[in-house]
Amino acid sequence: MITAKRMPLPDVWLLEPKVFGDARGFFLESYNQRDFEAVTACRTTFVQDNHSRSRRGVLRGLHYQIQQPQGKLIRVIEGEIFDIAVDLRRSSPHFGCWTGAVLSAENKHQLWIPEGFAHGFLVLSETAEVLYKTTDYYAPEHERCLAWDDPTVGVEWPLAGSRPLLSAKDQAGTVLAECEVFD
Ligand SMILES: Cc1cn([C@H]2C[C@H](O)[C@@H](COP(=O)(O)OP(=O)(O)O[C@H]3O[C@@H](C)C(=O)[C@@H](O)[C@H]3O)O2)c(=O)[nH]c1=O
Repeated sequence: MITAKRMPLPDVWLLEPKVFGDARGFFLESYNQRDFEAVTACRTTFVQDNHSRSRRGVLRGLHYQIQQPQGKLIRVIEGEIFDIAVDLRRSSPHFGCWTGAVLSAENKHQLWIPEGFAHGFLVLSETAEVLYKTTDYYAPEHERCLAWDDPTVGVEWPLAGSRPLLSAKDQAGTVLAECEVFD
C-alpha cells in the first residue's frame, strides 16, 4: 500500500509506503509492482538494484544515460538526502526544470523519476545509504553528467554555503546548454 503525491514536475512522484509499526519494529512493502503501476500509471520492469553509501556533504549527480535511459525508484535506509530530478526532455514544457524531496530512513519516502530525467542527491546526514531500482542496465558509454551547479537549472541545494564533495566525473559536469538531451 502506497500513497502517491505528484511532484511539481509532472511524471515525478513522491511515494509514501504504508508503515506497519508494532512492538518489534516496523514492516513495509518497499516495492509492489501492482501498487506502483496503479499510482504512477507507468508500466515498468526494473532490472537492476543499486546501493550506495556516502558521507555528509557528498553530492552525486546529475546523472542520466542518453541511450538505455533509466527510470529510477529511490529510497534511503540510513540517514537523509536531498534527492532531485531535472527534466531533460526537450519537448517537455518543463525542460530544464528541477524538483526535489528529502528522503530519509525516518520518513521512508521514495522518489520515482522516469526516463528522460537527470538524477542526483546531496547527503544531509553524517552518512546515508541509498537504494534504487532502475529500469535499464548501467551503460557507462551512454552515461552523461549535467553540472550540479548549472545556474540555468538553478537547483537550490541545501548546502548553507559549504562546497559539496564530488567525484572527478561530477566536477566535470556539462552545462545544460551543451548537454545531449532527450527528444
Ligand atoms: C552507477 C554504476 C556504477 N558502477 C561502478 C562504476 C564505478 O567504478 C563505481 C562508481 O560509479 P559512479 O561514480 O558513477 O557512482 P555514482 O556517482 O553513485 O553514480 C550514480 O549516481 C546517482 C546519482 C545515479 O542516479 C545513478 O544512476 C548513478 O549514476 O561503480 C557500476 O558498476 N554499476 C552502476 O550501475
